[in-house]
Amino acid sequence: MIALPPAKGRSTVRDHSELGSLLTDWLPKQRWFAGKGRPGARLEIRQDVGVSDLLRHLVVEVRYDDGGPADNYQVPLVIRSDAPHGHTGFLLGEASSGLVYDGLHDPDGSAALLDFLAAQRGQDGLTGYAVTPLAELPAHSVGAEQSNTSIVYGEAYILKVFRRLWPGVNPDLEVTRALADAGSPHVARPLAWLEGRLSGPATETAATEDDAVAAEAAAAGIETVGGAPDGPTTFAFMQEYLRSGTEGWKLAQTSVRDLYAEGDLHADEVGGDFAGESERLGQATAEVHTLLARCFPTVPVERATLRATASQLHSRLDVALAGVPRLAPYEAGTRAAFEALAIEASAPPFQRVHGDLHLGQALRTDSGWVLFDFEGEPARPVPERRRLTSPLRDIAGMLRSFDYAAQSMLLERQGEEGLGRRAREWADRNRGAFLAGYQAGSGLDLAAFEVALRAFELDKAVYEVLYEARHRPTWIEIPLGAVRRLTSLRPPLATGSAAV
Ligand SMILES: Nc1ncnc2c1ncn2[C@@H]1O[C@H](COP(=O)(O)OP(=O)(O)O)[C@@H](O)[C@H]1O
Ligand SMILES: O=P(O)(O)O[C@H]1O[C@H](CO)[C@@H](O[C@H]2O[C@H](CO)[C@@H](O)[C@H](O)[C@H]2O)[C@H](O)[C@H]1O
Repeated sequence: MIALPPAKGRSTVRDHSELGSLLTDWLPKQRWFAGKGRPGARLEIRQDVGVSDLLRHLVVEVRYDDGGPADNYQVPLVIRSDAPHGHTGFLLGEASSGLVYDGLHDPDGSAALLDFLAAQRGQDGLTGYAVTPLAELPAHSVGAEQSNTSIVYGEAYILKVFRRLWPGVNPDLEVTRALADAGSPHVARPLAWLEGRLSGPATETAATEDDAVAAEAAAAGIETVGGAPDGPTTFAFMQEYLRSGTEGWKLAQTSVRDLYAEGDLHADEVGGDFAGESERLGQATAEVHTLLARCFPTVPVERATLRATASQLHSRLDVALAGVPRLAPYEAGTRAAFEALAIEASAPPFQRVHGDLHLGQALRTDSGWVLFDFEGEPARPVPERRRLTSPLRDIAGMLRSFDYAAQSMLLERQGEEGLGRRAREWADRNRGAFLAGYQAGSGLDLAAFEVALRAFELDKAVYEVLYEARHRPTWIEIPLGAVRRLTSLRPPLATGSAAV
């Protein structure tokens, strides 16, 4: 079944079964493919829009035998009758229409996308928007594939093409635009975006989830923001490329490496000490939160709010336990921390947040820290990612990231005496500096929120265990170690209750 009309002036329908077979082989191997481990994947091309003579923009729906929701992926393809000399595209295979390349790793494909945005063109429901004139610049894709595929144009623009599509405005676009319009120095300027529509059975499932999430949120007094289920969907987002930026993750790893190389010095004594940067990053995060609280609604935290949040964390744990049996020994301790959140925690007002903050989402530029990827956790439905929630979740994400930076270096140096202790020393020093910076920037006393912060840190570590099990199994010990450590701390509840 082919749901939407083919691109104009092109005989595409006849090649859909061939493209379908190529994609059936290629799609599951991609880092951003979310259906790994789900049985009986069946693929269907639901949209096929001609963006240029060479570039076809496909939306592919994948359904499974497990009765769970279908996924939609965006797959721009370049189809050539022959590959010019020196062409370096990524070949999926051959169809009767020609050689089929991944359009985002093909120079003509990336150029066609830029042109579509710059000209603010519209074609069969796909529309380009630009808030500034865009120059024609050569493209290259950003290193490794992550949750999405990014293309850099001439070190001036970076275009993130969202691979797994969720109906609605992507929070990355929505939040970054709001922060930029409000004058934040901590985001890269938005330049353009690509919008389309998702239709058909796959989005019906998502709309139902949307309703359920909204109902649960409303019951707890938590507002959801905007987002008609049949409204536009963000397909790609372009921002100013910050060429002076270095990722916090790389800087942190360099600092850890320096410490490990200095046999008898402490974290505050080595040249690569990162604590000053961690503190400034904490301050930048607080400033972003303060501005977000001005740009979007906020809601004061009552007991019912925290109870609803705790029940959401329990559900996330259920999913992780089903996927990773190794979490089972820590279930009781984790649930006890979530119960403490429900029963005795305090927390600052709920608001819009980053949603997946870690050292890999922050760039140190000449003028300070810039945060990016306000998309939230890529595996969650968009309505959930746009919900007002606790800013402590972002803090917890960054705290986890300091642990990751220290521990990931240990993976390469297993068995070296004393390094585990030094890893903790580095992580503790930088976690403390980040919290100090956040307190200075926000005026909040974070000690008052210790119980909530621990629950959110555990929730993040549980999420990471599932993430690593699916995408990077050799790293799973890092978050598992954190779950073990966080659940073995003094029970946060005076009653010591472990039940749900
Ligand atoms: N404005 C920017 N300037 C320079 N580099 C950027 C910018 N935004 C993102 N990047 C780089 O692009 C990479 C991918 O971006 P990200 O939004 O994290 O994509 P994903 O959702 O796939 O993880 C990041 O690792 C970061 O180094
Ligand atoms: O950046 P993404 O939106 O793709 O986020 C996902 O992938 C991240 C890994 O790249 C993952 O982050 C985890 O690993 C990081 C180191 O690589 C570490 O700094 C983070 O603390 C840790 O959570 C993120 O959770 C996932 O959503």
